[in-house]
Amino acid sequence: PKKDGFRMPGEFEPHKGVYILWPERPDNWRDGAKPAQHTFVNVAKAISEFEHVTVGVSDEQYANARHMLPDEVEVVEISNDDSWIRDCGPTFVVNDNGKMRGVDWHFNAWGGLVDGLYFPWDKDDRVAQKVTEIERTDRYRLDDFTLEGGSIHVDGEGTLITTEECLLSQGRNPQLSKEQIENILKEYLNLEKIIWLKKGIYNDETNGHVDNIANYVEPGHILLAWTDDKDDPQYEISKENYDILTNSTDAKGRKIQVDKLYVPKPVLITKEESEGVDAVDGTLPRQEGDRLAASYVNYYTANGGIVFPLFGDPNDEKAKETLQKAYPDRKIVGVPAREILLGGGNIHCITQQVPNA
Ligand SMILES: NCCCCCC(N)=O
Repeated sequence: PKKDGFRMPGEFEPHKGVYILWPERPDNWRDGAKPAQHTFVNVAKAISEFEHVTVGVSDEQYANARHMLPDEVEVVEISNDDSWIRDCGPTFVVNDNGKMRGVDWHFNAWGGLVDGLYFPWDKDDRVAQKVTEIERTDRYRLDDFTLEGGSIHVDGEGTLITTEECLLSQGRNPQLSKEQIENILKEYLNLEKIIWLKKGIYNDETNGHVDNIANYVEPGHILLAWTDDKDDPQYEISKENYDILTNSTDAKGRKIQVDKLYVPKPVLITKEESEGVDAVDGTLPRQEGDRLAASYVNYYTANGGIVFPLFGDPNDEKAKETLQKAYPDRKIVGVPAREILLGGGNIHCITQQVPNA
């Protein structure tokens, strides 16, 4: 934080490694989470080509996770209520002397008792502390400020992008004004400017996390989820954000270059997929025909690589080309990710990087 000289680095800055949590709850992951576990293994393998991967898993699933994951992936026991470490893990901040600390925001399953996705969430809310203990860093704990890491992106130079849809929603910090929320983010992440987008991807169950609609490639350069189909509700959402971004300047006074990352055709839950998910009172149901928040923007930026979701859509190839153009010095790797999307997120949501302080 500002007073201690720590800042949140951009995801494109060097990493020491990354954390992933193992999926298992059958009321969010179909067929006992087996398809999701295979996909998480593929994501872990893809990232481990670029940086060290640590997977946290419950004791019940420890032997299975250890068996399914390649040897180079480290497997440790971290209890959890579900596997979204982007959102319940620590946000690491670094200072100029190579020191690192973890910001441990309060987590409430994306809206708590207002519009949260499951109950309870106490194990998730302890994940950040456990990861900072493993990483042997100090920790800033905020008991009374709810934030998911997937709802923010920074350029590492004083600018943060987020969405009003999420941070101003009633289930996060209804007791705080927009300005009070801004000041907490500026203090803990050492920021000068916050650019507020309006909404996230259409029908995104996280209340429109920014990590599904816009990401920083580097300071002054953003990729935005886009469609040319004016009949798709996504068009108005993306257009509104495009106008905000192209009319903003960042903390350094730069105009922002906004490149378009075209979304796949709408992805709908099939009957078979819906029937594989346990119906549990209090957990968001997965119903046939529901439109999922599919977006290539939900990719992970690793050391020298980009790992992005594939949807079996004609735009998969177009997304790879757009990403390669944006990241000429990184290897672009696609991983079929429909199984993660069926759980409500994607590759960025299941990762949490540890910066190389
Ligand atoms: N069902 C929970 C989905 C969480 C998605 C996470 C993210 N950062 O968007």
